[in-house]
Amino acid sequence: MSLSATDAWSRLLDRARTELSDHIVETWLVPLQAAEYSGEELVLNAPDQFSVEWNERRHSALLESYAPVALGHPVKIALRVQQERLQRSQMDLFVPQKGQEQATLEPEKQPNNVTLSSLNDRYTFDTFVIGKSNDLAAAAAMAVSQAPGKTYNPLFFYGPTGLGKTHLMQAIAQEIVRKNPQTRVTYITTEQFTNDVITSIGKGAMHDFRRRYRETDLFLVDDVHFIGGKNSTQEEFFHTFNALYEAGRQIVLTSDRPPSEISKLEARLASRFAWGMVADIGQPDLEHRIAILRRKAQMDHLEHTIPDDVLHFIADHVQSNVRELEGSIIKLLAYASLKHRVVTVDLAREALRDKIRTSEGAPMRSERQDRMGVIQQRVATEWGVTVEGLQSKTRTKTLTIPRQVAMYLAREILGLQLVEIGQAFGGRDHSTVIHSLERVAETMKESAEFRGRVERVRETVRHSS
Ligand SMILES: Nc1ncnc2c1ncn2[C@@H]1O[C@H](COP(=O)(O)OP(=O)(O)OP(=O)(O)O)[C@@H](O)[C@H]1O
Repeated sequence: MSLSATDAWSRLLDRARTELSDHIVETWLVPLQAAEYSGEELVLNAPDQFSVEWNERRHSALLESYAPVALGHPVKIALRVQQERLQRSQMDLFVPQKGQEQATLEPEKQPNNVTLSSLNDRYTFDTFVIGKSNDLAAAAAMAVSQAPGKTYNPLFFYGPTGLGKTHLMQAIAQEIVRKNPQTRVTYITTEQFTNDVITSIGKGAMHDFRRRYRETDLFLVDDVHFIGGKNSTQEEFFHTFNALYEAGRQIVLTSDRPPSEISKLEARLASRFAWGMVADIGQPDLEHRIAILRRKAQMDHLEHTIPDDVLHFIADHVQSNVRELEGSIIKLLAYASLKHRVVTVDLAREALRDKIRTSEGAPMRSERQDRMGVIQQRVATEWGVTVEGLQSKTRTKTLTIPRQVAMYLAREILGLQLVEIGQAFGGRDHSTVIHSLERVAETMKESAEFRGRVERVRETVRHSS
C-alpha cells in the first residue's frame, strides 16, 4: 500500500467533484482533512461534531462507494473531530436527537414488504406546517391517514420542487403505521420502480415483481411525472395500480404537475391518477415561511441559537421553496460554527450572501449565471433567435416573446429577483419584467401550443442541471 492518506482522500474528493454539486463538495467535503490511511480505512478529521454526524449520514456511504474505482479496492471511511476543535459548537444543536435520524420502517421488518427506500421519520403531520398554499393537500392527507383506501384513492399531490409533497406522503405512512404497525408500506420513487421493471424483465422475473408489488397495503410513489414516455413501466404500473385499487389498498402519488399535464402518459393512467383527489401544493407566503422556520428551529432546539429577527430575515430573502429555507439554516449554523460567531442578522447576511437577492442587484452567483445562460440558450433555440438578440434592447415581436419566456423561466427555475432578471436582459426595469411574466402566464393559459413550448424548454433546462 503506497498511497498516503492525503493522496487517497484527494482521489475520493476528485470523484466526489464529478458526482456532487460544487456547493456540497465545498461546504461539506473540502473542510475534511485526511488523517490516517491503512489501506482498509481512511480516517478523516472534521472541523466539528456537526460535520462528523452530517457527513456520516449523508456522505460516508457515498465516499465508500467511490473507493473501488478511485482506490482500486473497498475502503471504509471513519470521521472524527479534529482534536484541537473538540470544543462544543452551536452546530451540535442541529443534529437530530437520537432515534430521530433514520427510517422507522425497516424493510426487513415488514413482511412481504417491497419498500426500496426508507421513510424519513421527521416527515410527520406533527412537523408539517399548514398554510394557505398546502391546506387542501394536508387535509386530504389527514383524511387518507384516518381511512386508508376509503376516502381519496388515489391521492395525487402535485407542485414545484421542495414544497413538501414527499413529506406529506410519508406523513400518511407514518400515521397509518403508528395506528396499525402491521401495515405493509411500499415507498418508491418512479425511477426505482422503472429500474425494477427493467431488471425484472431482464431476469425473466416479472411474476415475482408483480407478486411483490401487489402484496402491499399502502403504495406511495414519488415523482410519477418521470413515468412519461416509458411504455413498459406504464404498462406494469397500470396493472399494479388496478390490482391494488381493486383490492381497496391506498395509493398516494406525487408529481411536479397535474396528471393531465404529464407528457406521454397513457390516457388510461392519466384518468386513473385523477380518480381520487388531486391536490396542489404551492409556494408558502411570508408568514407561512416564518412559521415553517420557527417550527424547524423548535424541533432542533434552536430557538435560543437563532433569534426571531434572523428567522424573519431568512424567510424574507429565501423565497423559492422550503428545502432552500432548511438549507439556509444549515448553512448559517455551519458558518457560525466555523467562524465561532453568534447568529445575528449580519452574520446571516454574510453566510447566505449567495442565497440572498438584494434589491441593489448584487452580481449573480456564477452557478446561477450559468443556468441563466442555459435558459437563454434553450429559449433561443426553441424560438429560432439568438441569445444576443434576447439580451439586446431590440423590441421586435420575434424577440419580445422569447425574451419574455426566458424571463419567466429565469424567475420560475432560478427564483431570481425582478431586478436581476432585468439586468440579464439588456438592463430592463422591474416593471417591464413584471409585465413580461404576466404576459407569459396569460398566454400559457390561453394557448396550449404556447404552453407546450414553454414546458418543453423548462424540461430541457431542468434536465441540464
Ligand atoms: N409545510 C411544511 N412544513 C414543514 N416542513 C416542510 C413543509 N414543506 C416542506 N417542508 C420540508 O421541506 C423539505 C422538502 O420537502 P419535500 O422533500 O417533501 O419536497 P417535495 O415537494 O417532495 O420536493 P421534490 O419535488 O423535489 O421531491 C423537507 O425537508 C420537508 O420536511
